[in-house]
Amino acid sequence: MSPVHVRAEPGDFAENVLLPGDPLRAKYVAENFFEGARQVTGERGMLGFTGTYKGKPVSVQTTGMGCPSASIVTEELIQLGARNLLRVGTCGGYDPDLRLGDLIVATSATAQDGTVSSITQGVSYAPAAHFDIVHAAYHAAENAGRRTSVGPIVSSDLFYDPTEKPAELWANLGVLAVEMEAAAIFTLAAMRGVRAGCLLTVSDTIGAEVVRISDEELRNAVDNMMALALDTLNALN
Ligand SMILES: O=P(O)(O)O[C@H]1O[C@H](CO)[C@@H](O)[C@H]1O
Ligand SMILES: O=c1cc[nH]c(=O)[nH]1
Repeated sequence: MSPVHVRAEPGDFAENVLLPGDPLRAKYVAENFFEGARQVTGERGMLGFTGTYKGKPVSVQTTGMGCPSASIVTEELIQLGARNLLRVGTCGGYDPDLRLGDLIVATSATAQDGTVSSITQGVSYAPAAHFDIVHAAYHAAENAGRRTSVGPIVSSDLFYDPTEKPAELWANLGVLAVEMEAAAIFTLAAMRGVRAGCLLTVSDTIGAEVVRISDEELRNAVDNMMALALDTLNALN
């Protein structure tokens, strides 16, 4: 039976799935990186596509913004047969060494959100990326010569964070950057026995002030990240 939100049937999705937040980025990836792409779902505008990349089946599915939306999509993709989930998104850089357009391979995602604490019923928990994906992503980035940082991120419920100096707090704790979905994806993947990871492009640097990347620079950096993400999935056993 088709799940409630990701309206599709078993077999419509490949085992390897890219997870951007943005539906138009999902469409862009399918149109520009996949061979033989077909749309497999579109409920609520949460577009999903399946095709092949260098001969291997692959899908891309929108998660929407925030852990509540990402958790629904993750659960339903796993019901539909997804086994390797790689989030591909943008983030705000907290680490002062990060530059706009840099790539991050997340190793863990602090759950500064309501979804993961609801799942764990308030028990402390450290959502982590699967080592196989971290390993494959790091090597894909290294081979491509891309400026890359590997380390912890934080998944927040907030894009507009009213906290005074959030960068100071998180950078002091060794956290590289903030985004909004990885903690829920990592947690559900671990619970369901599948692999998850996360690649991020730094779209904002957050320090004394917030600096945003230009649209063109972002497009180029995200294109490069998508190729690395697809090579990462193809390298998995
Ligand atoms: O670029 P995407 O994948 O949408 O990810 C980031 O961008 C959105 C906020 O602008 C949030 O979804 C955040 O996680
Ligand atoms: O979640 C996000 C994504 C991009 N930039 C941010 O500051 N936060």
